[in-house]
Amino acid sequence: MRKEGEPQFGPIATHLTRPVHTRDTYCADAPRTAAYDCSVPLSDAPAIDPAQAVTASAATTSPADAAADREVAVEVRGLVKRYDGRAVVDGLDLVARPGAVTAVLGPNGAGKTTTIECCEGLRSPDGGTVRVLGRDPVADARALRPRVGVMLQDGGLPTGVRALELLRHVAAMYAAPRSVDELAERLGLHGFARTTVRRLSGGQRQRVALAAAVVGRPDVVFLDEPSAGMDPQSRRAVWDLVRELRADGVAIVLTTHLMDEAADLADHVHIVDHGRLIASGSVRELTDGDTGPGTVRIEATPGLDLTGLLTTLGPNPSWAAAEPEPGVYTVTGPVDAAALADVTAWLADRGVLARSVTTGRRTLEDVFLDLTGRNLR
Ligand SMILES: Nc1ncnc2c1ncn2[C@@H]1O[C@H](COP(=O)(O)OP(=O)(O)OP(=O)(O)O)[C@@H](O)[C@H]1O
Repeated sequence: MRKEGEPQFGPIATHLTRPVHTRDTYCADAPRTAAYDCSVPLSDAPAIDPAQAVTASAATTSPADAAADREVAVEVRGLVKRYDGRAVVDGLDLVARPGAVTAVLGPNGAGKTTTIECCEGLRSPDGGTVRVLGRDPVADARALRPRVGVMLQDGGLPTGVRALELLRHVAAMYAAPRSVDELAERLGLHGFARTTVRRLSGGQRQRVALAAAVVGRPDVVFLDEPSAGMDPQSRRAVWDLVRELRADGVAIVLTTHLMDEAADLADHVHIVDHGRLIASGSVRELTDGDTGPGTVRIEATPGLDLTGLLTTLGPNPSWAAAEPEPGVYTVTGPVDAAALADVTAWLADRGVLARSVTTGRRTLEDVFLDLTGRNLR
């Protein structure tokens, strides 16, 4: 069994009965980026016998397991992971269901990737339990391989292999893979099909890594910052693919720093900080809060003194006003027509012509910043 800190074989290599080989020799580096072995050119690698390829149905799934899978695809209870005696994941709970997108949000260093890696079987927990499709991701790694797709934060791809060649090789590990050409078309891989991974841009690499994660028709997919560094067109293609996977009943667990991505895609959001779950719910549940406060958002000249505004709005203690970035103000509380009129009158009294005044619910980003603070980590 792999020991912590040793080079490890990640998502694609874990699907193989032998290592992935590439045309160019390359070596596994740090554990986080080491997903592949590196010793033999791809052209020298023996062909894969389709009879030995893996499928979801090939994994031994009892009727009881199948029933459990339908309800909960990923269940993390009281997860603890320590590095050098420091708990970077500290009693974390997390659940992900089939046919749903579960987003894990949190500031840098909150423990998201570590949690996901424990679910992927790449890290051994120091405490708590992790179950993926009812199984232990470390002890039952072999049974889970055909059913779990993984996209590491940095892609984790071997750098010497050509993009489409890699995808075809991964697809060949499965008895019933998705069409490589269709997937390549959807994610726009054909334009750089013959380029080696090391020469791909960050966004292109991400797209190849995503394709490799889903080509085997997994039941559960872990996507660590799937659209990081992607242009808007690629991001939309990724989002469409994620929605399609969800419609097909796949459980998708993703981490992201893009609040609009989480708000658009996620059925359920877990917000993590200091290795703990601090909030959980649908986007609507999280943004409505208990009292369903509204927000007035104002764009105007920076540096307005907001203390007078709260006095204008009256004695209700739930009013709050802030300037989260220069010239952008948020006023949260029980917004109604009279309150909005008070806000615009307050601006007029100061001779301020706002560029925009809009009302709405709190955004997921508002909630995230309220819960995790505004200081840099
Ligand atoms: N192998 C390791 N050895 C020691 N510390 C580690 C190791 N891996 C992660 N850490 C530490 O654990 C903490 C959590 O890291 P993790 O990557 O899980 O956070 P994250 O929430 O995914 O952050 P980000 O949003 O920046 O990706 C960080 O403080 C990190 O430095």
